[in-house]
Amino acid sequence: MSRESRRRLGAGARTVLATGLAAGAQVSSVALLLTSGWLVVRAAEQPPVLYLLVAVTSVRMFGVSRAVLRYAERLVSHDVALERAVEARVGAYRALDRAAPAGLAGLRHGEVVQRVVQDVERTQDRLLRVRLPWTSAAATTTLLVAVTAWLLPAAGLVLALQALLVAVIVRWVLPRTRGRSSAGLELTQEDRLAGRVTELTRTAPDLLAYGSSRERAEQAHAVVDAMARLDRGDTGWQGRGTALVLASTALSLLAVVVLVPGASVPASVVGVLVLAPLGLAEVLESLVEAERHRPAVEAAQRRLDALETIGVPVATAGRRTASTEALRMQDLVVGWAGRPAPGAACGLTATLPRGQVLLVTGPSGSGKSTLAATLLGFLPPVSGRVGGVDPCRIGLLAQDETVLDTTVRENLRVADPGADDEAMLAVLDRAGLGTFVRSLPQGLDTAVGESGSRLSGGERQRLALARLLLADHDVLVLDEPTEHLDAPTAAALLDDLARLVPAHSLVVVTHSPAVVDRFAGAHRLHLEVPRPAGVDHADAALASSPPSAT
Ligand SMILES: Nc1ncnc2c1ncn2[C@@H]1O[C@H](COP(=O)(O)OP(=O)(O)OP(=O)(O)O)[C@@H](O)[C@H]1O
Repeated sequence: MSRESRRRLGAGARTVLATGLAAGAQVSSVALLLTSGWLVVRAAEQPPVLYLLVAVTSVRMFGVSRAVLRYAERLVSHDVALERAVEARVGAYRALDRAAPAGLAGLRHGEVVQRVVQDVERTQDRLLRVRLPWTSAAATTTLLVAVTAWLLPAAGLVLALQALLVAVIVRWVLPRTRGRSSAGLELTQEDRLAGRVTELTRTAPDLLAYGSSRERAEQAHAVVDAMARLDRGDTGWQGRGTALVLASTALSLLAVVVLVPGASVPASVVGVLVLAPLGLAEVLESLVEAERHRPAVEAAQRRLDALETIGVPVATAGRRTASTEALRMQDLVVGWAGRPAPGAACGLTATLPRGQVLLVTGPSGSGKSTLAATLLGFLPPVSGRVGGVDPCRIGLLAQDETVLDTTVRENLRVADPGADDEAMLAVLDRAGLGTFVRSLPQGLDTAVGESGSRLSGGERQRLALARLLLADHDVLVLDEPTEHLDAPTAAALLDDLARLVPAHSLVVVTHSPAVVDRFAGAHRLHLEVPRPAGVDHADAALASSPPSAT
């Protein structure tokens, strides 16, 4: 369907059109069966051929229209369903984007992937596999019952009762027998499997090295087995639904056969009346199939809706008062889920003047990264205040920056989609990577591999720094920027970082003595963790000369 015709016809109108086409295709199918029945019986009576011409033409017409209408319905309904899936996927991305990173702490990677891929795909089925079968079945059944009642009112009544009974049982009674073997559990198992597979892929080298890959793979197999059991349960449920349709059809057929002798209807009409329950069976089968999909579709929709309700971590991330101070912390307590990090429980007070450096030190686990997340607006403060530039003017260079599996250029474009080559090479120069990238045969178009695997640790970190510089932030939070780098590479990177001042204000989070030495003249904030007497700690040297947090 062209974009123009889509625009002219809204989604609502296209849904109505798809419903009409689906009903038309189903009616054609049933009409083909009945007309053929009439034709066969009437032809056996050997009337003049002219009497049969209308029926012969109708059979041809219904045969062709069934296929044409089905094809048209597929085009229109899939067009609407795919359009809705795009909206749902964008909605899911937006919800995840709003909540990330702190709001997603409760979701595992695999679960997030499931939401965006699997759940969104399932929502397409709501129209295609649940609503359309029900609406077209309602239209076809009404027509079939009306025609049968016109030929023999009692037979029409029998078909109406059969349709009503099956619809009620399939929709409201049988689902109760599915119990817990249904969609909620199925989706949970899918989440689990996605989580296990993600974990296996990420940790495969370590698992192989420690010889525990088999045990982990067996855990994934156990989830697959659980899913197979659920599948078998669903197949059993569908079997009961089909059995119900077949049994009710047999009873209807019997009732019609009993009713026909008492009514004075021609033999050709008897053929139609006997075939009517079989036509209805085909329609009712589609309802069983629709109900098989309904729980998964509804559960997926609920999970997508739930994404909308994930709390935005910092609802008031909004404006902070700009002044000569890039950042100001006043009795700031940071932590996760309202629980203060050990080094920040007593409240942090510090100021970072514009164009200067604040060095944040403290032992492992004291809360340095938590403080960084709070300054960036990812986490709300437990108490106290943060002032200074808006969180959106603060950028982060983490210990293990994410480098995307694409080219150098595309990695940089994440920060500024409109940046030209000149701007990119300029930030690469500032990050100390310009000469290296220029020396590559494909320059900016060089692929960096999955997670930057074709780059060294130092090059990866510099690429991430270049990306950060391209985003043009006022304040840069550098969280252990030289972690995982050898001493010469770390020293070179530190020199480049020091040159970012005074154009940028820096918050350098570290427990590395080399970094502390490099920024010796900086403002200092130490996250002190009270420790039991006699416990020695690697950070004691830092703690012994408490810095001045102004
Ligand atoms: N996503 C999270 N959810 C809940 N608690 C967390 C989370 N991340 C960290 N914490 C907890 O917050 C506390 C502070 O951790 P944080 O990572 O900020 O310490 P750190 O000083 O940066 O340590 P390191 O130097 O080892 O990186 C720890 O007790 C940690 O368990």
